[in-house]
Amino acid sequence: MSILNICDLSAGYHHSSRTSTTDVQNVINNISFSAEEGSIVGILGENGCGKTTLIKAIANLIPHSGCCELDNLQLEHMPHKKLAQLCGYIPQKSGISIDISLLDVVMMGFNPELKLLQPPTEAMKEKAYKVLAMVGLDSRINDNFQTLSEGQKQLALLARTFVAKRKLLLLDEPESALDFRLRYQIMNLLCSYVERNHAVSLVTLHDSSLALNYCNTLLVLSESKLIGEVYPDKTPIEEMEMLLSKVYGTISIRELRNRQGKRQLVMMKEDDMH
Ligand SMILES: Nc1ncnc2c1ncn2[C@@H]1O[C@H](COP(=O)(O)OP(=O)(O)OP(=O)(O)O)[C@@H](O)[C@H]1O
Repeated sequence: MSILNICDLSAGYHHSSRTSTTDVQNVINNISFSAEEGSIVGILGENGCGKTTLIKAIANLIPHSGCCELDNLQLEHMPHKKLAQLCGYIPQKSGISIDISLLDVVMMGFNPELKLLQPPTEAMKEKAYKVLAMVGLDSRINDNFQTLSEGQKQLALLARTFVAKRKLLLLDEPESALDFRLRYQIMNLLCSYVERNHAVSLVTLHDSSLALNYCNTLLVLSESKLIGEVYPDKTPIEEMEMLLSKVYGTISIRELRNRQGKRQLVMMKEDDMH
């Protein structure tokens, strides 16, 4: 069942004045797609093609036209708190510059559920401990967030997103600072999150292995437009190669099996034809 419907979405940034929407310069144009409950949708594309902009527009953070519908609710007209209860968002950079404990960062994930000054419940704290253990940071729980490495900060933000039940997770390069093992670990956590919560995740990725082996759908963006969709389980390899070569130059994709016999798609760079 389709839970997320994006229709004719164009979005951009204020050009010169911050007071009107008439001078918005669009950097993504007429993007439409839908996503099923329990699925992970990857967004691929060259640097600057508009992946972050697409995520920010759906999160209602920047001016846009078109419609974003989640579970039959229009996200555009939703009060901020209600939107935060439905959508979790991890930006590329944490934006947290104050001294705050790791536990408190993760507890922020419950803010949309709490009234002003209402303290979190014991059950919420227990959930935070559990999720921090899942990302391997339970021994750092009282440490200052600022003293964590970039990868550990990224894990903390993921933990903040995973503590609460959101129908839509918008993740902007959540793997960029993570090592090889952790990249796979967080994608596995994401898969079980969307399945368990009947949610959907939209995730921008530069790691082709994660994209091809974990995402149900890949949106391929180029020069501000959606140029095609790939379904790694269904789309013929030649079709995937043709589409992704438009973004990355000539690439090839091989289908291999790991030692457990699990299918893995591997993308390789080929010499570009001139
Ligand atoms: N705050 C902003 N104000 C004006 N233009 C912006 C702003 N943020 C991004 N842009 C422009 O929008 C275009 C798309 O940027 P965006 O960050 O969405 O790309 P991206 O695909 O996420 O890139 P990357 O892979 O490098 O993260 C770029 O040309 C960029 O210069």
